[in-house]
Amino acid sequence: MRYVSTRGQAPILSFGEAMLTGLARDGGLYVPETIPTLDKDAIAALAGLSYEDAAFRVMRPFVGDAFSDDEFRSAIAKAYAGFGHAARAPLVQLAPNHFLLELFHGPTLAFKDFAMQLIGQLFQIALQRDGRRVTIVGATSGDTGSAAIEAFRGLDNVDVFILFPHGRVSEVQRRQMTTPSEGNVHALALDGTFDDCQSRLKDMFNHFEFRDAVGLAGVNSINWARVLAQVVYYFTSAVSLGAPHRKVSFTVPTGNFGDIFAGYIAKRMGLPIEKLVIATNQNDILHRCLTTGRYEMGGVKPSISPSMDIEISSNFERALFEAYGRDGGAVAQLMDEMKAKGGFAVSQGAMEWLGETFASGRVSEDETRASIADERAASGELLCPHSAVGVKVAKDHLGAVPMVTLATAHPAKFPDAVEAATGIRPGLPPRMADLFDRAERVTRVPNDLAALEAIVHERRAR
Ligand SMILES: Cc1ncc(COP(=O)(O)O)c(C=O)c1O
Ligand SMILES: N[C@@H](CCOP(=O)(O)O)C(=O)O
Repeated sequence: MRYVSTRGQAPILSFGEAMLTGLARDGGLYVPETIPTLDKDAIAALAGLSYEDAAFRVMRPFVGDAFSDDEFRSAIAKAYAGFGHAARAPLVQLAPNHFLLELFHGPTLAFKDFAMQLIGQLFQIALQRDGRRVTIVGATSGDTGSAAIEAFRGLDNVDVFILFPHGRVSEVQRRQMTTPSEGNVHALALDGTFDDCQSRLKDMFNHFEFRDAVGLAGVNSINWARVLAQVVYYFTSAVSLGAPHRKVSFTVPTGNFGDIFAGYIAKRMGLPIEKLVIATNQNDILHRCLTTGRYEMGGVKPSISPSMDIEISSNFERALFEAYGRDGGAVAQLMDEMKAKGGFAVSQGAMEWLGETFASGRVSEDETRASIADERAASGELLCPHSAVGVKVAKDHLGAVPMVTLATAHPAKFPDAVEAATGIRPGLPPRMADLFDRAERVTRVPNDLAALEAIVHERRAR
């Protein structure tokens, strides 16, 4: 199994190399050269399996010889052992044709744990085998950072630096990142937006001298392994609703486009997905692009679903690569235009391609609050604001096939927004009950590449 860059100019890598490399050296993102498929019998055979067994069968074809079957099985088993629900990703019925996929039963209460717990295990195997150490730098709007810290805290061959936008994450998210006491964890509050954090991270990857000197690795969804691990729950949920004999649609609260791109991969693998619906908050660049054909930045506005306050939606590049017939040169040109002018026009052919697979909707702040309150009244389910964005858009797209909305975070990560909408303040699970009593450790940092690189150089262990 080989991986190629969306910009067509970087070395072709194996799964193991792509996982440890992160961003391709031409600035693009790695994708599989060919996408493996599962036939109807193989998909039907997933029914009744444990989440772990299904995960092995769905992901194995992408991994090649990077890990033995035993290593990969054991990594999967360890990754999900700490989840707080036996099903790992349980499906709850909201209405006759509408289901909620609860992805918040992992250690940090967001869907990021599905991939991060697994790549934590895979990194350990790969690094120990090669006798290597790496410096992970991650950008987060709140959830990726806490999941990464949880997965890598205390490991002696990894330093983990997390950049988050100062004042733009929830208090629970911030404390999840700033209270771990392990010396290899470094929480950095950046003066800027999530897009600034992600741009500086990509700048570090594109600065080869720095990248090679610190052994830079990435665990954002620029890392293919992150996307791959998220493909699994599309299969498990669709199969439990009757796939491959019945079609299913998904609505996905979307920011960096990693989660919904995993759904696209599931579709390409043979899962009968009718539509993948992109649900955005007021930062609606993806919805505007899908409806107007222009990807146009307009400035991020803070919202009550802060993890989706994103305008430079990193994985949309992977979708564009497919939409432009895997033409890396065309993608590179669009990304250059984006950098120079803050936007680009999508060609008619690419728009048609996108429209065949994706639909989209946008939810205002008031509608998000109403969605939390309405769903509580209708089904009793208490939604986090991101999941509420998804549920609202899903309701506008209900049709003949079952609709699954991804519930991407636990409501207790955003207690203020949930309480304002419902009067109910969701509580953290007992294992996190002392989160507000723990001491915080965080460094305020400027939105400046040289300053950030200096901090990483100075603090990482050698
Ligand atoms: C709670 C939550 N929901 C939705 C999203 C959007 O997911 P993606 O960036 O994969 O589109 C994020 C962050 O990315 C998130 O943290
Ligand atoms: N919402 C995310 C943003 C980063 O997403 P990633 O999937 O690319 O790591 C977050 O919570 O940090």
